Order: sequence, then C-alpha cells, then structure tokens
Amino acid sequence: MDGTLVEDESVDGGDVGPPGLRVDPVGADGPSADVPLVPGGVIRHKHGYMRRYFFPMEPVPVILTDTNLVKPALSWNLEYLEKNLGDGDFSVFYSKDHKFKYYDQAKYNDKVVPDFTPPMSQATMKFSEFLVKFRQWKHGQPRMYLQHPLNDSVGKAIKDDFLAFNWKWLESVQKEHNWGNLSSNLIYIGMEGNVTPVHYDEQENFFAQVEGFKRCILFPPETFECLYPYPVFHPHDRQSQVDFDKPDFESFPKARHLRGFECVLEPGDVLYIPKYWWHHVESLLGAGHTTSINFWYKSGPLTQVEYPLKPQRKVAMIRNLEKVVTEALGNPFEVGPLFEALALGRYIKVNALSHSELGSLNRYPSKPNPQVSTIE
Ligand SMILES: O=C(O)CCC(=O)C(=O)O
Ligand SMILES: [Fe+2]
Repeated sequence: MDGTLVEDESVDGGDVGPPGLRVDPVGADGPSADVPLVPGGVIRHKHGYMRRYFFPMEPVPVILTDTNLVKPALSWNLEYLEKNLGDGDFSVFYSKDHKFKYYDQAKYNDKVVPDFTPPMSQATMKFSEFLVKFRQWKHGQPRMYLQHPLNDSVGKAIKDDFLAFNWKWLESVQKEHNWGNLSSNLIYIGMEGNVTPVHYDEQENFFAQVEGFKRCILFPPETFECLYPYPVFHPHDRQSQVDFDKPDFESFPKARHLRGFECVLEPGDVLYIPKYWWHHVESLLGAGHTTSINFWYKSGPLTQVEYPLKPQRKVAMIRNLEKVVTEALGNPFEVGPLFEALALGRYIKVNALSHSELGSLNRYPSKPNPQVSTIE
C-alpha cells in the first residue's frame, strides 16, 4: 500500500491516459451553480453541476440536466449501435433473476471463499450476436446485461459521436475538483427490470443516461455500517450483503436505519455519483431497454488530510487496514476475530452505539471529536 492509511486505492499515478477512446485536452470554462441537496431526493439542476453547498467540504450527488455531456449519443438506439458499434467483442452478463451483482473475477480465482458461487455468468460476443439474443429473449430465460468499455474497436460514426461529447465541460470539472484521469467509459445496455444491487465504487462517476429510464437509490459513505459490505478479500468486495428484495434484519439490524436519496434518470440526464457513495440502479419495468454511459475518474493525489476525517476517508482507511491485517495474518478468516479482540470491551461496548443509535451516521457530529473521545 502506498501513501497514507487514509489514501484512496484509486489515486491517480499521474500521466497515464484513459485506456479507452482518446480526446484531446481542451480549455476549461464550464458552467457552475450552487446546488443544495434535499433529503429524500436527488436534486435536478440546470446550468451547471455540483457545488459544495449544504455540506461545504463534501461532494454530493446531483442530476445535471443540461450538460450536453453525451448529446450525440442520444440517437444511439439499438439499430444505430448495431450498424456502428463495430465488430469487437463485448462482455455480456447473464443472470437467472433480475439482479446483476458484481463479483471480482480475480478474487474469485484466488478461491479465498471456497463455497462462493458466482451469481451471474459472463459471456463474450459480437454486438450483432448480443442483439439477436436480446431481441429474442423471453420471460423465464436468463436476463442479459451488456457492460463493456468503449474502446477503439468502435466504428467511425460512434468514434465521431464520442469525440463530440462535452469534454470541455468534463475537463473543467476535473480541474476544479482536482480529480485524476478518466479511467474508463463503460456502456451499459440492459433489459427493463435489470437491477445492479447496492454497492460503492472508489472513483468519481458521471453517469449519463442515453436511452430508457433508470431508478437510482443513493446512500452516503457513512452508511457503511448499515449496508454491511463484504470483506475486502471477498469477490463481492464493495457490494452490500443486504438484499433489498428481502432484507434480513436479523443478520443486518442497522439496515433498518437506511434512508436513501432516490431519483429516476431519463435520457440526457447525468447523475454525479461521488466516490464511496452507495448506489442501487434499476432499469424501470415497463419502460423498455436502457442504455447508459459512465465516466469514471480516479482520485487526485491527497494533498491534505483534514480532521475530523470525512466519512469517505474513513472508508478508505477501513479498506487499507483490512488489507494490511489480512495480509499480515495470512488468513482472512482471522481478521474479524482480531479486530473484535482489539475493540470489544476496550474501545466499544457490546450492543451499544456510543451516543444515539444514529450517532455515527450524522454527517457532522458536533461531538464526539473522533480524535479525542473514541474511548467510552
Ligand atoms: O447502470 C448500472 O446498472 C450500474 C452503474 C454503476 O454502478 C456505475 O456506473 O458505477
Ligand atoms: Fe457503480
């Protein structure tokens, strides 16, 4: 692990360019506006993008309605894509139910979790092949979800569209917020009713809706305890163990406290999902297939650590600690008992949350100051 304990894993190394299609850098003079976040919904906003407004030091999700970020892609219906997406190979996931719960193939291959069964399967196929299967799909068959980086194998028309995305605005945001490089643009083509279960990513995301409608539910990073993520070594790292279809409140009691921010994205909308924000994404039933494109940006270098640590920094720290301890112990199953031995009866009381039940969820708890009063 490089850097400090609170540093993100996805910190930009510096001069590595995006692996996908390339654009030339342009000047920065993007629009901006103040955007408050209202509990219960993600605010839709014209002319501009997120500002650190209500929570001055922290980014918040916002839907931007007039970025023109992927304007040329708004004509990317399936017929157009069929004609112009090229003859490269595409990654398509199959799921026996509506959930497409991501798992890390590398961690699966490590076989750290011996009885892990991948909840979906992955196939590689040409786009034309995907479309035939997609169009012939019948209820009861495994659902399909194409998820693939846009790369140089696309045809000229798509490449031209891509180059006409609003890179100028993107770069202005990137600069203003000191983000690292664009790491990838995934294109998602899914069936209505497909669900990407709740998880967080370690990168900043501009999520652009191209066709159809997606319902998103977002939770802030401090919701970590209520969403019970799998351990970092698990193939489902960054995914929640809580099943939103059938929440098991006995195993995950704090999931009862979950209160999210909900929105429905329509073509042209861009949802900003800050890194470490949890998100559940579903293609609305009865509204046809969906196409989206995301823009993932790495973190910029951490120049200054502020105290009290922000919730996202704490998540980064938990991840780093977990990795160090897992490696030191040589057995991931000893990690939980070790942390328990460290904390139980010493730093925390069993079955008692320090102040109020939701104390740790407060965005800016006036007390305790985590630096001085962690001991009860
Ligand atoms: O659109 C989806 O189904 C998931 C998108 C997502 O999780 C992301 O872009 O980070
Ligand atoms: Fe995601």
